[in-house]
Amino acid sequence: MFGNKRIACWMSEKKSQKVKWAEFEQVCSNYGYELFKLDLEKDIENQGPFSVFLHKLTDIIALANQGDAKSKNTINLVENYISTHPEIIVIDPIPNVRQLLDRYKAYSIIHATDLHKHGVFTPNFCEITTSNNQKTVEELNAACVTYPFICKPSLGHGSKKAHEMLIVFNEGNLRDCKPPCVAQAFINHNAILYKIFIVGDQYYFVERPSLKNFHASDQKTIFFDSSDVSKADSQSSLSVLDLEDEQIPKTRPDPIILGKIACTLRKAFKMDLLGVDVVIENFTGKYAIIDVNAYPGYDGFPNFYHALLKCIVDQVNSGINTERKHNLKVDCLNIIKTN
Ligand SMILES: Nc1ncnc2c1ncn2[C@@H]1O[C@H](COP(=O)(O)OP(=O)(O)OP(=O)(O)O)[C@@H](O)[C@H]1O
Ligand SMILES: O=P(O)(O)O[C@H]1[C@H](O)[C@H](O)[C@H](OP(=O)(O)O)[C@@H](OP(=O)(O)O)[C@@H]1O
Ligand SMILES: [Mg+2]
Repeated sequence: MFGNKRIACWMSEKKSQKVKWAEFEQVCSNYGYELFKLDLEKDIENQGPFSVFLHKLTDIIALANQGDAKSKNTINLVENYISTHPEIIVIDPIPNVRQLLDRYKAYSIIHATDLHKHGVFTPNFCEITTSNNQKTVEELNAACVTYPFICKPSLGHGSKKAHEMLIVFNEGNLRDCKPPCVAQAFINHNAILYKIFIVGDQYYFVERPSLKNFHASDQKTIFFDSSDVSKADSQSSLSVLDLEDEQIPKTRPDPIILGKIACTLRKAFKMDLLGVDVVIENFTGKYAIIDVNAYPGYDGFPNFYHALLKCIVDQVNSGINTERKHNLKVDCLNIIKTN
């Protein structure tokens, strides 16, 4: 019925449960595509042909990286299939997704862009690779990471552990950091975060709760799970501003700067499905990029499935490989308009 206009989709059970499959299938069908769930337990060739592979394989890639034999085998099978079918549009290419599993690598890619020209920065960061505190002090100093800093697992995606973080207030508590992790300077931003959701050449941003302001002190390390802080309905006690901070004026985000961030990072990571977490620094008004995610939740993105299909159709029609496509794109993305 659809010829080879078939979209194979794979994502974790956790993510799959959040998908409105009937609506998604209908939108695919409106665009002339058949959507089906790829079964990675079964032979991929037998489930083909398909022209588009839409996936979030971060959990499996993370497990494979940790040496899990079954996950290694699954990723090998997927990568072999893709390499023997170069005509398939893969959203997003697996090597590009891999970069986001490593927070240090991801921050380095952001740091290498020219976003600083637009008042945008990545907070100072360094890797913590050892339990030798003296060595860590040297690494922190060399990278100008000051207190307090957030200590995040090097693994950025793909397991619950990737979201277990701490806020370290002083040198005396460095032992709380469990390598491999990344230390990133804490940016005070009055507990407001902006999530930029990118779908191909379209983007949208939403406001979310975030962490309150913190200052260097002799206080103990705060341990937290990032998934309790910045979801749309999060109500963490760590987000409640101190009384004196309630007076700090709120800066409205500039959609042009958020658009510049979206466009630049899409090109830098060569990916179509990205989430970028941005905070606006108190008093300086500078924009700090604190996190980038592959195929995020898109919670609040209007008509997400339409945007996704438009992105897929754009890729199919571009007729050139994904690698080049991102370099050829125009200089800005289109913000999604709501009524
Ligand atoms: N450098 C920072 N300065 C201030 N606050 C930060 C910083 N980094 C992270 N945060 C706060 O911590 C939260 C979690 O951080 P981050 O986004 O890096 O975690 P994550 O596990 O990658 O989250 P997710 O994948 O859900 O986006 C952010 O939503 C923000 O509230
Ligand atoms: O609020 P968002 O959309 O940023 O939440 C994302 C989160 O940022 C991570 O991308 C999660 O992915 P994993 O780290 O791989 O678990 C997303 O989970 P998912 O179930 O949608 O893939 C969150 O939605
Ligand atoms: Mg985040």
